[in-house]
Amino acid sequence: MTPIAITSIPYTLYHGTFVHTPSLDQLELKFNALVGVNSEGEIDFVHDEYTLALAPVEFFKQSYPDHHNYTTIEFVDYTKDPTKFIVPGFVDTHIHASQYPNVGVGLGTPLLDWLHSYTFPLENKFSDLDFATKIYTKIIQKTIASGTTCASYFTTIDPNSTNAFADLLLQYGQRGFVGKVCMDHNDTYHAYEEDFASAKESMDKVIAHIEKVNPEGQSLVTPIITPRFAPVCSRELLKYLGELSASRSLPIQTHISENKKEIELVRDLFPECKDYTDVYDQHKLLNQSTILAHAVHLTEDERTVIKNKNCSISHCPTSNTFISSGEAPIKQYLYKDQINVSLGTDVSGGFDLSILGIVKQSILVSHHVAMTEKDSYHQLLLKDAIFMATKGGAIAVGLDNTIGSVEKGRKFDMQLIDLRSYNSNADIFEWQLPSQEDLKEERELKMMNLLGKWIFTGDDRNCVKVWCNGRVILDKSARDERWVMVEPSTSA
Ligand SMILES: O=c1[nH]c(=O)c2nc[nH]c2[nH]1
Ligand SMILES: [Zn+2]
Repeated sequence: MTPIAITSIPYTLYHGTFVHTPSLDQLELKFNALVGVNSEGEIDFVHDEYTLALAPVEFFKQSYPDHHNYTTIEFVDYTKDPTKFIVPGFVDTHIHASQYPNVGVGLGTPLLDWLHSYTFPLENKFSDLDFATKIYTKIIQKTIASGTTCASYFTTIDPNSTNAFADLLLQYGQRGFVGKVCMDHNDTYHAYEEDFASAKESMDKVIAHIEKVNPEGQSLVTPIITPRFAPVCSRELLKYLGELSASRSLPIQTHISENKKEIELVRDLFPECKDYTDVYDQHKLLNQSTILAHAVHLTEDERTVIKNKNCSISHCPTSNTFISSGEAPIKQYLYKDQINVSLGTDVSGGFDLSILGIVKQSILVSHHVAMTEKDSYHQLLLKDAIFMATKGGAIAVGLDNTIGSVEKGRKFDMQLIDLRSYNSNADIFEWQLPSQEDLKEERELKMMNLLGKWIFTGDDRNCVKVWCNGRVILDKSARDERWVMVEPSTSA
């Protein structure tokens, strides 16, 4: 995978099945949709059930006469194979780019020990730019290959490698939020901390760099204010970061209420605050651009504040299971508390870089919550999980008018799913395929079953093409060889 060049793109008409969740509790299956994408990579129109009565380019010219000063109009047809469909690119709202080498390491180690034993020693190596570049390149490639078109990243306290990370995002064409980790005391691991003055200086350096490198008129890459979590931040630092967010209109990300010992520690460190949420609230860190990762053990009062401040939660079920943090009652957050919830891989507390994997885990963990509570209400449905992975993520990063759904005016940040891709784990039989001849309900039911097969038996091998801003940033379709099974030997 080589970095892409930013070039202009031709007006393109895509014809195929599109699946999206324009709002919570709403999943739309768009069979035979014709979607026009302009040279800015923006969706120009969405025409449902396009029947090919007219050639697509002719249809476009007649239906949208004032849209086409284009000399080239391309047509891409995905209707021939019903195992192919397009969904919005995933938004990973919580991922530590620097922790990639530790994926799969530390099973069952509680958060505070896990940070001390595995995480801080690794993050402390990122002042070595070669080391950092190797890891950062890999994680961007891997997340794109899993269909992530936008992610909110934590890097480390080091500003130079954080700037190199922003450069890599731009080179590979992934939309990203870059969070230089801020932490001005680290009582269990003094080798990895910064003082208040250098935290400020480093933030200035990162913000200035990102302003300089973003392409003209675009903000593919955005700095995000990142107090790591309350236990490693002084009141002075938290206050400064709250003010910086307000003065520069920058979003905020942090951790909250992941682990019970962590919550006790916050209570001891901030006795003047009512609870964990109040620590952030008192330092002006809670607003509609705040992403709170984990949020496993929130009280009712905390949920009320988070809702009233319009913050989003990043649910990280894989991490919450891997380092035994707990089970967040997400169905309740979404529907009863009406908090926006998105999904995070939380590499490397989480071992899976693919948001598709987190979709699966979120549903499974919700079934455990339902069993524990003896109430099936808590079970998340496919549509809930797809919402959190796409539109919910777009809301969390403040880009719901830009990405996350297949609607006019949104950027074409999409992924093409092929359930019969090379080496696919998913197996689909002919009679399971939706077709034009099916009655509406039958066709929709078959498509819902395909979505179930994608989520529970699919993986990144089924994500064969990825677009960001209308540009193809990954194309695996050249690798379409099929397995050849060796015939069983008949000779004795
Ligand atoms: O899952 C987590 N990963 C981290 O790196 C971290 N830092 C504070 N709290 C954290 N939780
Ligand atoms: Zn985290």
